[in-house]
Amino acid sequence: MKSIYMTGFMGAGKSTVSRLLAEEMGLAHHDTDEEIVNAAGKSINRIFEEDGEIVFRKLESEILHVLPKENAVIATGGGIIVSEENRIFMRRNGIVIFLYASIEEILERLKEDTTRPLLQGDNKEKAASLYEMRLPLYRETADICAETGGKQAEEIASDIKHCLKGAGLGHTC
Ligand SMILES: Nc1ncnc2c1ncn2[C@@H]1O[C@H](COP(=O)(O)OP(=O)(O)O)[C@@H](O)[C@H]1O
Ligand SMILES: O=C(O)C1=C[C@@H](OP(=O)(O)O)[C@@H](O)[C@H](O)C1
Ligand SMILES: [Mg+2]
Repeated sequence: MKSIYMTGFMGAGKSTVSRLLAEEMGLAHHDTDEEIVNAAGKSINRIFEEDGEIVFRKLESEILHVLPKENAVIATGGGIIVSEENRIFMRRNGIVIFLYASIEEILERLKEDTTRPLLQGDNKEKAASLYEMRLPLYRETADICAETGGKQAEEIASDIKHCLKGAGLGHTC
């Protein structure tokens, strides 16, 4: 089958749910952030600090293009959809699943997190404006939208699997 690209804002649960979904469906699992860290030999924080976001985005797009287009569940980073080329690539080559969580839920999940350079500094307005800017892009790129609020990652993975099996594409949220 075509690969599954999991999209959504930071903290939506892409890395967690994609791993569970891959296990449940017997597919390979990849995470663009992990691949970037391995390729660069340093953390995402350090890439942003030492090389800048533009270099990070270039690595992210390159990695997206070389990951398997079949039989894999791929967790993307929350900013991958900012590039139109990446949006077109994912729509053309795979099934795109948007994991939705409200901004309140995201800020709660990530309040102790120090690994996401774009959310450091307790600036809730900045996070909310990035979220609002990206939301239409997640929606327009998605084949399936999965609501994550009030659900455990296992339940979300299982809902997605059933949705895919029933070919119930086209949910909105
Ligand atoms: N459905 C969920 N409900 C509550 N917390 C979650 C859920 N899914 C993931 N988390 C938690 O939110 C944080 C971010 O999850 P992660 O999978 O890294 O998200 P992403 O890859 O989308 O940034 C982690 O601490 C994770 O344990
Ligand atoms: O939204 C973004 O721009 C980013 C999201 C992060 O991944 P997660 O969405 O897995 O947190 C990571 O790629 C980087 O910190 C930038
Ligand atoms: Mg992630």
